[in-house]
Amino acid sequence: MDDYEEVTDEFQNIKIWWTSSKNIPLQRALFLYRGEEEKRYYKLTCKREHREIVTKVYLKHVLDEGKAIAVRTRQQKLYTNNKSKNWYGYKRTTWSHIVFEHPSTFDTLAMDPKKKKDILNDLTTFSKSKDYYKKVRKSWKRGYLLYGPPGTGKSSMIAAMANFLEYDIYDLELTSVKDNTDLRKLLIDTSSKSIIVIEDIDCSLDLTGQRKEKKEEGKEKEDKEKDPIAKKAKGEKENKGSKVTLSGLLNFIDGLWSACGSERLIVFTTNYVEKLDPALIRRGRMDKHIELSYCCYETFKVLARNYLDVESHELFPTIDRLLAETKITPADVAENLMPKSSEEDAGICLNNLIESLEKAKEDARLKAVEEEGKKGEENGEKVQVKDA
Ligand SMILES: Nc1ncnc2c1ncn2[C@@H]1O[C@H](COP(=O)(O)OP(=O)(O)OP(=O)(O)O)[C@@H](O)[C@H]1O
Repeated sequence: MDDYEEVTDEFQNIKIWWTSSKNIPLQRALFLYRGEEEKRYYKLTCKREHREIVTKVYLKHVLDEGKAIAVRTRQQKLYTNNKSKNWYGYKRTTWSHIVFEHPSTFDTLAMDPKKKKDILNDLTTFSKSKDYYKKVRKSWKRGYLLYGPPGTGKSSMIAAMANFLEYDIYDLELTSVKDNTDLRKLLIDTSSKSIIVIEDIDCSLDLTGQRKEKKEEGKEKEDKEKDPIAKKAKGEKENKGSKVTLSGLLNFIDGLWSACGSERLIVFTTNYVEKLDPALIRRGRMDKHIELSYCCYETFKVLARNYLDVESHELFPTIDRLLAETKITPADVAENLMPKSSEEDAGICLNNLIESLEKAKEDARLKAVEEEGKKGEENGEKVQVKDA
């Protein structure tokens, strides 16, 4: 209803009138200041003799219908956290959201069918295990670690998970969170039936080895300074002034506060699983570790079906052989399979893929030769130094 609108309803032959209105605080009226105190309300009018039935039966009916409509028309949401410093003022929201409409599903996700089935079973079991979690006295949540090279489908899998379970997604950008206290506030403001995602956890903050850092000395520390990932994480941490620590994040995942709310998945993604602190990803925190990897023949067949509507083709055996000989990401395969004009049919697209695979194979061969050469040179130098 719009402000000050009037609507008439009928219930069991009784007429009821609704009017919507609002209270504008005096301060706002005077200074045109958008305070948050504005309160909307609805006024209900009926005949005195109907008062009993309206308060006892009709209002309950309205609330039940409202809930049913909310369930029927529920839209999934994609939330992102606002910067901590913007939580004040009249808006005061920790999360902003848009409607989540990602097309990825487990049908379109290209991966080993056995692995896919296993994940689907895991998700289904989780979503139906309210009583089980209660029985074993654990909070109803589950952690997933998705790891693998860029373009192997980690984000696509998160979207497929959300679509499968009809959960909302909270995409948590750690570098925008001031400190551990604000991290906790964000957690409290998430709802049930949701997936909390921290993408590229290795780059989010310097969470990759704070425990080890104390022990680190001399050469090891120097190596870390040269490491582009550690350097990037350090740079981002310094630039953005976030004071979130590894222990703060561990508490976020399974400290006391994490038990508020229920039916939540926590998903981390990373391209460099080996860089993460083992405490962050141990079972119990990240219960399921899923590797998304380069394209194999099974993965390719799903992509060919999605992008070209073909289940088999005379070029498939060549592609099968080349996929076994070289590494290519599903994102690159998808790009090759996508027709670039109306003239490009399945044969042309598959040939494009074959060309890319052959090029990738040749590039890998040249790189290996180059590296072999470098190694040889280094050994040679060492020998010379020794000789000198
Ligand atoms: N396994 C896959 N199945 C289907 N499509 C895929 C898969 N992997 C990649 N793609 C395609 O490639 C694009 C990029 O994939 P996605 O963003 O999911 O990869 P990612 O692993 O999250 O990459 P990054 O680590 O760079 O974030 C997607 O939009 C999708 O079209």
